[in-house]
Amino acid sequence: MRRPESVVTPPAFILRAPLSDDVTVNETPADLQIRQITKRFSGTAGMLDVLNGVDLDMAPGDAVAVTGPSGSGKSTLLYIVGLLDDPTTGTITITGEEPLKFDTAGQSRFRNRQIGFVFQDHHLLPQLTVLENVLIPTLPLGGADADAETRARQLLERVGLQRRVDHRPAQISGGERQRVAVCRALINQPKLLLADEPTGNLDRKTADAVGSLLLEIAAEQQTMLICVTHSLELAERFPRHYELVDGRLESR
Ligand SMILES: Nc1ncnc2c1ncn2[C@@H]1O[C@H](COP(=O)(O)OP(=O)(O)OP(=O)(O)O)[C@@H](O)[C@H]1O
Repeated sequence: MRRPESVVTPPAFILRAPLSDDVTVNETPADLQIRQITKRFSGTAGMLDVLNGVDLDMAPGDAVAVTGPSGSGKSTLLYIVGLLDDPTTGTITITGEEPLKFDTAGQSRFRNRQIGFVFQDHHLLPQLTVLENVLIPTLPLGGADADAETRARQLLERVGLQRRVDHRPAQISGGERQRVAVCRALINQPKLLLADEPTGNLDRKTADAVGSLLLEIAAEQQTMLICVTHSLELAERFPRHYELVDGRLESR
């Protein structure tokens, strides 16, 4: 589904977050409670109820895959959980806070600190190096300081890209670009990592590798991972797999 560029492109929404020197280290135990989320779109053809009461609980380190037919509402759910779209009704509690009650600036700050995104299209900025791309989400938190750069280099080493830090996105492969996108999503040590078709553009072997990387890093960092995918193969590798059926999550 197409979203307005200003909404879907990570650097744009990341940079919307107000500058702040109040850089918090994420020390609160992470958890997520989604309660009775509904989403109704209205259009020329009338009302469309896409989500009809989604419930989900996650603890630190949990990894959940969500599958479902095209148009079943997977991206809609992910965007709502990522505070990029509002639900029609329902509540979301992340690390004890209810960000849907925050104003736009508060939501941006919360999103930037607590939520990482990986998209099907990596959304790396072509004019920046790999290292600079990974550092983009740190800018609204006061800039890419030495600690952030060290963390970025460690993450890039973790995904096997230590020799690619000075390359531009066009100079690396599709799988490598997606690994950079994973590092960028993790640079602020988010409690929640949201992945929308993260392997959709990759060949099978590369998709396997990126899927493994997401699962391993989420487990290592105790990040909650929600991954929307059409790939049953990927979904079945997740400890928990749900299908969106009639706007609700059913366990698979
Ligand atoms: N802004 C909108 N206005 C009206 N309808 C919308 C809007 N956004 C999404 N929809 C509709 O909501 C339904 C769910 O869309 P969504 O993109 O969440 O599905 P999906 O499961 O992610 O699909 P796909 O697998 O094809 O990406 C679709 O029928 C879509 O047309």
